[in-house]
Parts: sequence; structure tokens; C-alpha cells
Amino acid sequence: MTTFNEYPFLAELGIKAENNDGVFNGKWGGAGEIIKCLNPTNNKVIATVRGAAPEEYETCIQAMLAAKVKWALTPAPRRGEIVRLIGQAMREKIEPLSKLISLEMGKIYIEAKGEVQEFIDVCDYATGLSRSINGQVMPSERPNHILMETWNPLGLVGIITAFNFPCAVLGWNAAISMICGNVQLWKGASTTSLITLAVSKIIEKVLVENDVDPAVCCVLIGPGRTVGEQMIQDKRFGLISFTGSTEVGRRISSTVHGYFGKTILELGGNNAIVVAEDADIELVLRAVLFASVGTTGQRCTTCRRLFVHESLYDTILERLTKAYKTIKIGNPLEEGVLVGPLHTQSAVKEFTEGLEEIKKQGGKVVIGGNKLDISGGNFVEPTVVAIEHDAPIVKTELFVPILYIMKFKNLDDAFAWNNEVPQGLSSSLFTNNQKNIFKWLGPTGSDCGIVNVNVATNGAEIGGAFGGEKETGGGRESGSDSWKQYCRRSTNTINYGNTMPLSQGINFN
Ligand SMILES: NC(=O)c1ccc[n+]([C@@H]2O[C@H](COP(=O)([O-])OP(=O)(O)OC[C@H]3O[C@@H](n4cnc5c(N)ncnc54)[C@H](O)[C@@H]3O)[C@@H](O)[C@H]2O)c1
Repeated sequence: MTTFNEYPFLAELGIKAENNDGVFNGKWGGAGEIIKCLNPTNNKVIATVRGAAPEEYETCIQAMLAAKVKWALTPAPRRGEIVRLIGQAMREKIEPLSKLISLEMGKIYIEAKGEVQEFIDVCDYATGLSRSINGQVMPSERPNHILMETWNPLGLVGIITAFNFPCAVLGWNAAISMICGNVQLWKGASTTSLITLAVSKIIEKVLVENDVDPAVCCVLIGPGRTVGEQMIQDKRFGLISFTGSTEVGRRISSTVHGYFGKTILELGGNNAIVVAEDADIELVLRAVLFASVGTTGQRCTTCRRLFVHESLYDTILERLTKAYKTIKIGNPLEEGVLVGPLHTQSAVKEFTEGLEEIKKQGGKVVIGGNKLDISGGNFVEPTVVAIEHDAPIVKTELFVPILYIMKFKNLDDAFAWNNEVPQGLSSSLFTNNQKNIFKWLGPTGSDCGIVNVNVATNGAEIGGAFGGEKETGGGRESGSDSWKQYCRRSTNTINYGNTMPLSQGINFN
């Protein structure tokens, strides 16, 4: 028995109560394991999906290979128009899709809607970009020669995504990859299979209605250990774009780089906010609350470490504690709720075991710290812990709403603490002092991929390149020049003269 009938919006997205097909190779199928899609608010089954059987993998690859050339030869602005129509189709389904994201992933409705909006925004961005992806022309040292570069598609792109952004991360990748002329295979997290299905159906409809081979966007639903492994070991992919944990990212890096394949790796974060002596406290409090409890602490950019100047520490701790007390925890589809459940029961275990370890390492719970018994779901209290900056646990990413708060005297120490962890995704400094700002942005400042001032660590806009350094993987997605990663660059020298001068003045006669 599923709880499907309680959610009328599922039918609007083309989802059935049982045995939804979990493979799309231009046609829908699925002959593998049955996946039960759970609602983290009560751990009841919403619907079931039949995942991919191992042999169905090759049917996707063959369909993609068959679709590849025509798509690569379609003019980029036409590809951009298709992406625009996908964005439009997502706009039309924003309400049911956002409800599904809340239901299956567990984030609150307004954040889910923001996630779909992000997908739409990146489609609009990619549409514009489809008329401006360009190479350079450089001056040649030889007479009657032109030196330039061209950017061509990579062919097959594999996109493996995490549970926490089950819709937007596909958009970041697929919209840009499509305008670059690639065909894609998407494997979402199996715990968010219904979202993968719903988004794929929206894309399929646009492709079919516009006479594009729907195998341009194929889908395989199934676990990482089967489907994911098949993808990362397949040299036919020009790129594997992976979003997920550093642990799995390490496996992907060693496998794909082992055959000199290309990757985009968007891995774990351990993000800090540094509050300088002259910071605007009102801004700090608003930013810290959103950054530490938003998405129940399950954003890669969640603020996990808060370094506060000693002169502000007591005030900030007191006001933050007050604010934490007012947070409404509950069903993410209910208005007014700010914190939904954790995504899985194993995340609840990570929370409780994490807190035990924190206490062993000298951490003191200031507020929160408990598992909550609400409707049989995966609820926990957002938690603040006072601890030393260099406790080993502070250097790991616990993917739950636990915020570490630490006091500093000297801003240089706080900058060093920001950089002392293995991860390097996002960081923010709160200050009104321009010397602090430029130091933070400069060579001895934050070593992260995202370095902010007076805004939270999370909530990035799509126009910038998103990603991080060190164990966050080094990849960049979405805006700026991230599109280049979805292309093969060639440098071209063209001789339009009648002689053969050699570079570096070499005379070879
Ligand atoms: N840097 C970023 O942009 C970013 C964004 C979102 C999430 N994340 C990170 O993702 C993590 C949370 O997500 P998660 O728990 O879904 O991560 P995860 O690593 O457990 O899973 C991510 C994806 O990898 C697949 N996978 C697992 N094993 C695989 C294998 N051997 N081969 C191929 N694929 C495999 C999973 O099925 C899933 O689709 C956190 O660490 C978070 O910081 C990073």
C-alpha cells in the first residue's frame, strides 16, 4: 500500500502509485529492483519505481550514441531555444514539482520552489549563452596565419546528482551541457527517484514536441553501486559530472581519472562565517539562521562553523539561541514551518552519533541536540554547539543541522581557522571594514571557491561559477565560464598564404 492518493499533485506530474518506469532511453522501461520512495515526514511509501536492470544501461548508451551527431550538428541557438522551452515547461509545473520536492526530499515548500526556480533561471541563462559561447582569435607570429580556438561538444555526458538538490543540479548541468551540444544520461539519488522521474517527463515532452530525439536526455534510476558504477567505468563518456559526498567523489576521481576521463566534482563543504568586531549584528543573525538551519542543514553550503569576535560572542550567542527557540519544525508542506525532517533515518543516526562524538571531543550543546518524535518522521532539533576550532570532528562534514560556534581575538586567526579544514566550498566574512574585505578576498584570505562578504554562505545565484577547492573537488558549474567544461577545446592555426613559415623562426630547409 502506498500513500499516493493523499497527494493529487503526483498524477499531474505523470507519476503512478506503483511500478513507475525508472529507465528512459527515448522510451520508458525498467526491469530492475523495485525502489520504495519514502516520505521523510512519516517514513511511509509514497509510490514505487522499477529501477534499471544492468542490461538496460547499454540501451541508454546506444540510444545516446544514435542521437549524438544530429544534436551536435543542430545550431547552438536552436539548442538554446529547446532549453528555453524546457525552462518554460518547468515554469508551468512549478507548483506540483515544488510540492513533490518537499514531499520526497523534505525541504520546506518555499525552498523547494526556489530550487525549481533555479532550474528555470539556468535554462534562461543557457538560452542566452547559446548565442555567445565563443573562442578567441589570437595574433599569430607568422605572416598570413590565424591562430584561434574552437569549442566542440564532448558527446556523451554523465550527470550523477545528490539527494539534497534533486532538481536544480540537473538543471545546472543539463541546460549548459545541452546548449554545448552534448547528449546526457542522468542518474539522480535513488531516494529522490520520483523527482528524477517528474523532471525527466517534463524534459521528454518538450523534446518530443519539438522533433528532437528524446534520447538527448536519458535517465537511469538505481543505486550508485550498480548504475553509478556502470557510468563511471564507461570510457565512452566525455565527462562525468558528479555532485555528492567527498567519499564517493574520491572513488569517482580515481576511476575516471584512471583512464584520463574528464570530471566535474562538486563535493562536500564545511563552510564558515567569520564575524569581525565591526560587523552588523542584525545582518549576521539573519544570515546565520538561514545558512545553518535552511534545508535542515543539508545544503553543501550550509554554515557549519561560526567564528565570532570575542567582543560580540555573548550577544550573538544569546540572540541566536533565542532565534533557534522560535523555529517551527514540522511537515515541510505546511505553511510557517521553517525546518522539515532530515532526508533519511541514517541521517538521524549521523546526527545522534555525531553529537555523542562532539561531546567526547569537548563540545557543549548550547541549544537543541535532540531527536524529535513527530509523525514517525526523521525530525531533529537544529543544534548549536560550543567547541574548539581544531577539534577533529569540526574538520569533517556532518550533513545535519549542527552549528559549531567559536570565539576569536584576532581576525587573522579566524581567517586561518576558516582555511584549516580539508574542504573548500563556501565562506563569508561580516565586516564593514574595507581593509578586512580585501584581505579576505585576496591571496591570504579565504581559500574557498565561494568567498562572500556580508551575505550567507548559501543561496548562490546561478550567474556565477559554483564550486569549491580542495576536497570539495575543484569543479565549477552553472554561470561564468563553466560552460567550457562541457566542451572540447581545439587550438587552430590556419595558413592563408602561399609559403610555409615555421614558428620560433625555425628554418627547416
Ligand atoms: N559541492 C556541491 O555542489 C554539492 C551540492 C550538493 C551536495 N553536495 C554534497 O553531497 C553530499 C550529500 O549528498 P548524498 O548523500 O546524496 O551524496 P552521495 O555521495 O552519497 O551520493 C551522491 C550520488 O552518487 C551516487 N553514487 C554513490 N556511489 C556511487 C558510485 N560508486 N559510483 C557512482 N555514483 C555513486 C548516489 O547514488 C547519488 O546519486 C554532501 O556531502 C554534500 O555536501 C555537494
